Amino acid sequence: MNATSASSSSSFGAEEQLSTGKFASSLIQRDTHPAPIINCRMINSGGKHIRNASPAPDHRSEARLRIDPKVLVFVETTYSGLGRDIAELLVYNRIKYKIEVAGKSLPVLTNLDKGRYGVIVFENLDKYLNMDKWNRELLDKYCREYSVGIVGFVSPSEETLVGAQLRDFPLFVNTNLRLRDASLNPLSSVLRLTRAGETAWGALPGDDWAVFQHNHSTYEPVEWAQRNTQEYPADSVGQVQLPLTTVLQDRGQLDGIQRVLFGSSLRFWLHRLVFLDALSYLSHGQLSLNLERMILVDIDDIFVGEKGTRLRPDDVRALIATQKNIAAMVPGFRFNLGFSGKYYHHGTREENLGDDFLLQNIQEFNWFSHMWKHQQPHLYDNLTLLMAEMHLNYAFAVDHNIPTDSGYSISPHHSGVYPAHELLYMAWKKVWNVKVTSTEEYPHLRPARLRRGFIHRNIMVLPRQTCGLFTHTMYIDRYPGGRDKLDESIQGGELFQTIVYNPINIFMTHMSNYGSDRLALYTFQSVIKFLQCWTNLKLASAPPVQLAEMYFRLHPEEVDPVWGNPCDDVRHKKIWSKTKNCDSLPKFLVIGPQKTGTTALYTFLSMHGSIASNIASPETFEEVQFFNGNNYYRGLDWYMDFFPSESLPNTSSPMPTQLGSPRFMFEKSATYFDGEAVPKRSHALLPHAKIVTILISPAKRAYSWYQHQRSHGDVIANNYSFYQVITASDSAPRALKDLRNRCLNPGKYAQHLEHWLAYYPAQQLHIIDGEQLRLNPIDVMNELQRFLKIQPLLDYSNHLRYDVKKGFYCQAVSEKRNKCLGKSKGRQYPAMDERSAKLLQRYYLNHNTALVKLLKKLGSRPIPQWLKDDLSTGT
Ligand SMILES: Nc1ncnc2c1ncn2[C@@H]1O[C@H](COP(=O)(O)OS(=O)(=O)O)[C@@H](OP(=O)(O)O)[C@H]1O
Repeated sequence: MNATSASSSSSFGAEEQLSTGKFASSLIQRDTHPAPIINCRMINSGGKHIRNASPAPDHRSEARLRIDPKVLVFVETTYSGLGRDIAELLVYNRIKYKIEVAGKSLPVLTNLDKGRYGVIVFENLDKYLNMDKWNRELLDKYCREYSVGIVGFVSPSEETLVGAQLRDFPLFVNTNLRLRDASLNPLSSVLRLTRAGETAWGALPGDDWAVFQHNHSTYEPVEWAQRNTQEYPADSVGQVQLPLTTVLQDRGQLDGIQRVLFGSSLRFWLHRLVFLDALSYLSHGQLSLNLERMILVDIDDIFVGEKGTRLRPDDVRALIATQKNIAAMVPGFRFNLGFSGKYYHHGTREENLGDDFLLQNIQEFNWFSHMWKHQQPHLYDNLTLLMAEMHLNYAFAVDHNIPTDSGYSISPHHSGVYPAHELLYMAWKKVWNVKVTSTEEYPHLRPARLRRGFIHRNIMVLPRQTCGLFTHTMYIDRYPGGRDKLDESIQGGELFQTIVYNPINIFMTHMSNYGSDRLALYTFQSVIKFLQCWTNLKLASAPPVQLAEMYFRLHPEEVDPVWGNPCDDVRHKKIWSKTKNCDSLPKFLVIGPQKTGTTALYTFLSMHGSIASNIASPETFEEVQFFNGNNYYRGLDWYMDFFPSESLPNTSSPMPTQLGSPRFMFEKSATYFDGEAVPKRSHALLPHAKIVTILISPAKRAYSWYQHQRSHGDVIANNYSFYQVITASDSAPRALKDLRNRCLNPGKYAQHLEHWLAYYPAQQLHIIDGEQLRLNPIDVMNELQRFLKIQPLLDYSNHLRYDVKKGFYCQAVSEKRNKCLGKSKGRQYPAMDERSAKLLQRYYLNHNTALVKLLKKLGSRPIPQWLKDDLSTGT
């Protein structure tokens, strides 16, 4: 659909036409085509934008609200159709939501005295109208008491309704209509982000629209449209010449509940905006999006490009003129030029003049470094060489007076940014003092709505947006899908929505998009005008460092990166060093908790010729402790260095090891079990890994940790009795509270296991009974090998032997000699005092009961004897 198809002529002066894309100005001269640049009614012939003097309405309410700003969405059955569109829109705008299948019983609506949802959305309005009496009353009561509004979409159905009344409401619908020319009610108080005053000319998508008729003052139209065909049943409606209401507001005068009803889905671009406004309005401003939008347009590959594809002086002039036009609408706007100096003067004679003309106008633009020869940094495994290449571009910049202090850089093909190639980050800092970069690859190229930012080694990585123009899109005739496709993206489609949903937009374009048909000039000028026509967004621009600081102020939750598995994404693999591969990543993790026998398990596993653990860390001994704590910020390369891809001979293995044979890598870090961020992080990197945990009586575990701390000379453990530690109050000194927590918290097994199970399927989780590991490690190891599907099986009965002196099983190194774990494992200490034992039995009662439930739910796992004992004495 073409929103400007009704405009027959451009209202821009000749000067403005010149500054637009070449194809655009040539089309303006031809009468057969519509004006290519968006032509708002609000724009007068001087190109100035006449805007309403009044600011966009503020939906915030004075009323004391008791709601969580979260949306409850009722979908038909699954995540398909409109339900999926709604979910996508909410994700895009980082709005919290919960999806429920309509027809099932209502979720819990309140928590203590607080409403859990700020807006209720029905994918199918019928489901709301026909809800069973009990649920409907409950929901309506909730909406009234907590001042929560409802959004409903009339769902298409085969039956065509004509003047059918909506159950219990003085409201009538006609369905299955074809409509055209949508416009908005300027008086509607729902509209905030969306701006009334324009008409979306042409046919509206779909032939299943519903329109509303009403005869009560509670109702106010938000959007209207016109009928589109002669077949419209004029008699039955009677008012066919009048605009038909396609989105309707119910102000709640009848039953105290505010609603916004849509006569069609979100397929129509304008409805996506109105839907966001409805959420804002109905949540009393709690779900309001900020109206500020920052736009930066990067032009990569300056000086790069074959002869015939590069900029000529005229193109540079157009670039400067358009920049001026855009800056009038987007304060602070300047194109951001990324250069590769090596290719300066590599064009035709005229194109070389274009290069010179760019450099004569250096001060017109912002500049940032690309790579000297447009190389991909991930191909470099040597920091010195990589820096040398960067220095060449730096020297070029200095020689030609190009500013070098933007603090921003872009890597060709986003190579090395994500997955992070540490050498790139190091070289960037050293040569260019880079503070910001951007990529479209984190976490993946698509879907674009999930692109996020992160900070690594103090370099802020922002999400980068695509605008539909690629290196080779130079001519409108060859635009994939044709010109209509590009216009669709601009006029309410993907590009337009990208800006609507992203407060900070960095767009990627290439030099080639500014030569030939100058498609980028056309695209950006058009979309910015379209935004001005249809939204109240306040557009502005700023240099990258400022944008990045703004971004992480807005999204502090994104500061921490989440390292994904590069092998799960073909594009990531292409921009990942050839020297790295996922085969050397661990196949299973022993996650602890501490003091349950993890060292014994680690040692027994290491005896297996096909199993290898990470190389030892000088800081944390055998444990890498990557997924918790600060090591995670050292990045994936740091982690992978612990798992060299060439297998090393396993010296502790009694089995013959073939050099170079594939090894089953694992990592044991006993603090992973209860680390808050660990399941999410490890799942992002190792989604297929198996997870092995060991459980012993949590009381025994707590006491063992206390003893561990005592023998490590911990002052608190030595100055306070175990009982004093576990009963320390929240007002106790911090160190005492920390010890108390380390003793008690890991033992809340069910809670931690549930957390792991939120990320990993139960089939990937193996729970070892720690008492069995101590008393009968041979069976435990055999079972574990089967779970891990390790070949060949090692018969541990030949390699483990009970050592009377140690009182534990040890490795049988010869007929007479055993190799046991050191003194720190299997310590001698007095038994736990009775008072503490009783207290801990009570303390863990609920946790242990939950554990029994969980183990039963997981099935096929016998309830350990210690758990039964703990429960029987704890009651
Ligand atoms: N075969 C064998 N040899 C020695 N010790 C064994 C063995 N099997 C289980 N255990 C029990 O392991 C307890 C130490 O657990 P961890 O290795 O997980 O401790 S740590 O978190 O790594 O510090 C340790 O706890 P303490 O007895 O309190 O020292 C042992 O009870």
